[in-house]
Amino acid sequence: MVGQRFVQLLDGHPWFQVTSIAASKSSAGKTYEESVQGRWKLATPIPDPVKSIVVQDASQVEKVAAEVDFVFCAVDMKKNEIQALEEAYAKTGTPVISNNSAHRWTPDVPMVIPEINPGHMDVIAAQRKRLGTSSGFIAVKPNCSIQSYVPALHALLDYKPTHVVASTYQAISGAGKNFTDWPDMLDNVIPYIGGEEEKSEQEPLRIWGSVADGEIVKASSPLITTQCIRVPVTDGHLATVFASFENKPAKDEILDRWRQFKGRPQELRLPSAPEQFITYFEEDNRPQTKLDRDIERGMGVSVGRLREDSIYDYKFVGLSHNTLRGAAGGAVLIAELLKAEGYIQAI
Ligand SMILES: N[C@@H](CC=O)C(=O)O
Repeated sequence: MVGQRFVQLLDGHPWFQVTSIAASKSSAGKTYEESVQGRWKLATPIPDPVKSIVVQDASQVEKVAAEVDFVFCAVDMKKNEIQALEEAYAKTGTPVISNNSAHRWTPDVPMVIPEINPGHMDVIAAQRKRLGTSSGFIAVKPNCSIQSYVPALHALLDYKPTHVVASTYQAISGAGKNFTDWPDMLDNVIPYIGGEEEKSEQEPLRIWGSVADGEIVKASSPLITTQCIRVPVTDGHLATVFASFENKPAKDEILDRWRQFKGRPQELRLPSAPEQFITYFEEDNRPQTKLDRDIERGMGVSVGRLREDSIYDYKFVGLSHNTLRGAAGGAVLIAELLKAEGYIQAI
């Protein structure tokens, strides 16, 4: 599903062009169109320019790397295999922008939400040294779920959030499925997504961490607890959030921070950057997954229902598109930032 989103988003991209596609040995040798036959899950058709690209075997690292300036990586393999594959590409001098979780905790690999922690790219120099390359490296994006609440909290970091409770209501595309693949999800809610709660609690702390001696040191606060639930929607992860602060802001201050929030992608006017990163809805019944997930071409984050709480300081609802901002779109935005900052030399 994420691979298909990459192909869709890169069709007509002003800076990047898909020249090679690589996958498992079983797909190698087929055209891309043949390889996704009966498995194309997006509403838009397969883009013409990629249909006839002959899929290569991703394990032929030198061969694939010779044809590209950098790679996007989204694969379904064991963690140690993904780590080895991504490092092998990086060692050929090829930057790797990864959607996988395998390297999210490797100390010198930046895990980036471009509006929030672009400074973490500073660790790339140390990583290159470790890998013995002057141009290759790995940069990763975080788990899709956290984009539904971390941006809204990040805008309030000055007020020092101390405790956060987030429950996520996650779309079935997050599991790479639609309702045809997963009929059990019709009229159903499943209260478990393997590994998701740990990622949702820990990854924000790495995003808010600092750079020291070429490594990311994770933040120690706020304390975050989550419950992650699969719900019967196609796309869009929604979160209900409770938060307390060391210095409790006024409601107007919060709304102001959200409206004003801009990051490097907005300053640099990157092609995939949303103009308005966080949009606040005044209506009590917004954001809604179906109505609001595509805001800013699926790259914006929607927030609503901010109000005081009887136990925590505030509660609100957040929403982001999981396969766009939360996956392929987030990775394309990282690549744009890396190119704009000179880490990727794409022609
Ligand atoms: N692990 C996530 C992937 C993001 O969309 C999920 O299962 O939803």
